[in-house]
Amino acid sequence: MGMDGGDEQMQEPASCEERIFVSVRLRPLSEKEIVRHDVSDWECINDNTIIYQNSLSVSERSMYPTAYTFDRVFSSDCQNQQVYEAGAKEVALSVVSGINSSVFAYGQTSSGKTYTMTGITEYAMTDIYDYVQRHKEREFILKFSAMEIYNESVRDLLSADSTPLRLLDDPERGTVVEKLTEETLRDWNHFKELLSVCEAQRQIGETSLNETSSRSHQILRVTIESSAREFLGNGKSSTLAATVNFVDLAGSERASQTLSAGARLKEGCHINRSLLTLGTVIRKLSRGRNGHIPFRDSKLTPRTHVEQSRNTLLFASCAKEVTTNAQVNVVVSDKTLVKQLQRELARLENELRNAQTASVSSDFAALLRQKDLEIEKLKEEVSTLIQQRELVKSEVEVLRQSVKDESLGDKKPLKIWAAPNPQYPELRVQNSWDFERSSIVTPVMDVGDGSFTPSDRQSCSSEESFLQLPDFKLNVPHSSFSPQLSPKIPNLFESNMCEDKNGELDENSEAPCKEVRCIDSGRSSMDRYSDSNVSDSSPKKYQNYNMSSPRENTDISGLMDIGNEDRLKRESMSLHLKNSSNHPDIVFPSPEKPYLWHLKEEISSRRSFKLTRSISCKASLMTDLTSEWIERLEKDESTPPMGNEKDFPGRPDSFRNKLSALKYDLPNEGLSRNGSQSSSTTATEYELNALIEKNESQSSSMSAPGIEHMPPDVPTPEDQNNTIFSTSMRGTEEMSTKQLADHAVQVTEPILYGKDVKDVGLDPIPDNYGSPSAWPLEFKRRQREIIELWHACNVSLVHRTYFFLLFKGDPKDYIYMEVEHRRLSFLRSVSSHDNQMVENGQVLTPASSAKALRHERHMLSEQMRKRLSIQERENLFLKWGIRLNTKHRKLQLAYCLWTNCKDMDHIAESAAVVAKLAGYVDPEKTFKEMFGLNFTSVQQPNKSNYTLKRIVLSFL
Ligand SMILES: Nc1ncnc2c1ncn2[C@@H]1O[C@H](COP(=O)(O)OP(=O)(O)OP(=O)(O)O)[C@@H](O)[C@H]1O
Repeated sequence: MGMDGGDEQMQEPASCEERIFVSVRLRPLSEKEIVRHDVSDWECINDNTIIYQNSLSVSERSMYPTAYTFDRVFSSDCQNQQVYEAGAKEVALSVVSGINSSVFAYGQTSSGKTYTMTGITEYAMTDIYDYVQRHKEREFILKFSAMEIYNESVRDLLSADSTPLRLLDDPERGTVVEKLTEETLRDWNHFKELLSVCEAQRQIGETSLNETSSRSHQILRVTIESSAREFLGNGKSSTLAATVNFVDLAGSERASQTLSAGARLKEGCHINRSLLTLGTVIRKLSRGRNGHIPFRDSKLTPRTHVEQSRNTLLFASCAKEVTTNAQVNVVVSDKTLVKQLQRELARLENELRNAQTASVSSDFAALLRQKDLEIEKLKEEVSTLIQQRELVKSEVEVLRQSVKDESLGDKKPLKIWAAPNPQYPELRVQNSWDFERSSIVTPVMDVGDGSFTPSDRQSCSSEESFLQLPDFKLNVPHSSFSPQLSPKIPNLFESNMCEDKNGELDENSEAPCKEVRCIDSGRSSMDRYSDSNVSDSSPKKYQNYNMSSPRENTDISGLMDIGNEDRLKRESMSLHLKNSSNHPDIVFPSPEKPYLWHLKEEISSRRSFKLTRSISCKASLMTDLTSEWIERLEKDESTPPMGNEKDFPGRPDSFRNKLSALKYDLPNEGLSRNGSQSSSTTATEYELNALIEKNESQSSSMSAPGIEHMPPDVPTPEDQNNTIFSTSMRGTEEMSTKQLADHAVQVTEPILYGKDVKDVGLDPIPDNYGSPSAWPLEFKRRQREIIELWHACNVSLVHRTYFFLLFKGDPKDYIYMEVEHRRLSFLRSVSSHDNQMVENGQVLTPASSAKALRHERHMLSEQMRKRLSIQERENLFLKWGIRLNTKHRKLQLAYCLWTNCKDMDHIAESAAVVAKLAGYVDPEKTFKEMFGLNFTSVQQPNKSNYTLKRIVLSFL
């Protein structure tokens, strides 16, 4: 149903919003099709829903809806009369009440458009004449016109000479036909007679008409004017005028699919252009603009034209979303119109005057007050910032001086720098010789008198004991290198390793990261002091223990205050100043503060320090793929254009480099018993696990990362090993750092089944899921758990997708599933304790990962424009229940993805969509490397087993 405004017509304000009434008709199988034993692909399951009967592949399922709902659907045995009564009558007859309307049929060739429209037009005209007959109180004038649009030119079907007509763009009336023949006819039969005479004449002169008719658009237009025969009470007569269009469109199939060439191709192009324009208009209208109300009814051809049928349904779905504003067209005289307009003008002027006097003055006053307040606030902030800056400046100065003095005395070069984060100015001081040493991690030793002291200088490097600040990233040239994925695990904690700009480890680098080591003091200890009101990025959970000059045991108060961020900043700065006068590079916690005592107890009793880098290891796996992908998107590089996935060269080289950088080189560097690096690492690993084990025994739900218990129902040799490991951990509380390190190596040995540690990389993973027949079930169970963990941990959707699509239940997938499960369990455990992780210098919290996930969803929604055609997008929206006339549809869709962990269909479909958006091409195991944590480099040829120890290390 649609509205046209004519010169003399005026639309009454009273109107109601309506949607286009859309019905779909299934054509019965033709005789040919019956002979071929074709079966219809579509079925009406009730009066409103049509479904695709054949099964769809997963990717098809994710892209296309299987059921479509319309105002009405008609099965193939339905008659024209029923279609008219239920699908067109009300609309067609609105013309007699002064409301414009259109009924049109859209569909591919031979779908039954002409068959249906002929029937509808007949029934409608009969009803219109009937109405005219029954309403003698009004006078009716009916005007008919019939035209054909073929190859973009218009013919008047009522004129015998078939003179082509031109379309004109009239600024006031829109597009009109220049020489539209209008016949005032006595009745419908008169009109049909005339029409058939004209047609017969044309056929004589133009034999191709029959051929072309199906490829042209044919429009029958009936304009009805009616006025009351008697004046109304107020002395005026009301005249209504409206038009109804019956439009039989040309076949909607694509030109390419008609296999046409030459003149036929040109014809096809024209038809397509018209239909494309129509489709565009409908699509635009479906997004919320008012306009014509096209009515559509089609039958769908079966099987061989599924795509066409889908397109028809998509078109119909778009049309369904168009809202119309049907109004009665009342024809009024110019005089009346002028008077009405004058009244309206006066009313509006009045409204404007009142509004101005009432609100303007008070609005401005309030606005001014608000702005004044804002200015005051800003001024205060500026002065606070200036003060802080001065404070830091003097701090730098004092520190520089005292450090200089000291370093000269010791003949050791010192480095001081201020982190460039204006939010949290912080100083870092480092004896350079400290980081030239390899180290063993024992950040703080309890000397038994209630105070903290660094352990023996020989065994404690400042690197390990220097906690990282949130602004760490600013000091480190960003690299895609992910430390936690490094095969050289010991190097993660080693002082003289640093990432260079290429993400490679550079032993001699002077980059600041070399001088900063980060230790997260462990969630148990931190939990006590955490303040839930503090933002996640607050540095509250980081304490600086600069132990590079262990000679001094300086008391600092306030450093551990974890109250609000500002206070912490101020106190932290003042502490530095306070200490800097004597020993600028020594910062120890003070026993005077009760929370420090707690911390000390935690540390001394359980050595529960964790290296934040270790923790970040858990996070990087999940973020790497996404960050890589998002990075790529943001740079807009290597993004294959839509539809050209096959040509997509794959991930950029940098990514491959990164993968290769992650290759394991385990036996030599990772597990050498003799190397201090390995000792320190293992000790760290040990401590980390000890802490986690405690935490998890508290929560009794999570598994520790690295070495952890297998599922309880799987009795394997690992159970034994893990038991040994756990027991050993508990028995080492009194150990020195050195012992600890050695012991850590010992406790890992049982895992190796008595082999040399160097062999660990080749150890097979036992078949943990029992008999091979148990694996499919176990796989499903694991998969579901992982999906839920992904959800709980806000894991990147791209990561989930790749993982989900790559690991489909092959027995070899066990190892990947196991690793992923452990990693996620750990992550969830950490985040459920409100701990923070650091990755690439960025603090990761549940809030930050949720934010990253939101960012990813936005990126995915952006990708929809690039990777999906409009049609594909709209199919998807329909499929995912997103109305085509709502805003931010792409974003809505992105926010639907991967949300229902319980519904595996939803998961599969989400994965298919994300895969398409992320340019996922080849599910081969190349990509498994991404999840394989560098297993492949040590994979034995033709061996499917991997080493447990490697998994353990990969976690750290
Ligand atoms: N519902 C129906 N019941 C019986 N026959 C039908 C039905 N619909 C279509 N047909 C028959 O199918 C054939 C094609 O129909 P029709 O010419 O209406 O298709 P069309 O969509 O108008 O094609 P074109 O785009 O080429 O004009 C005709 O022979 C018509 O009689």
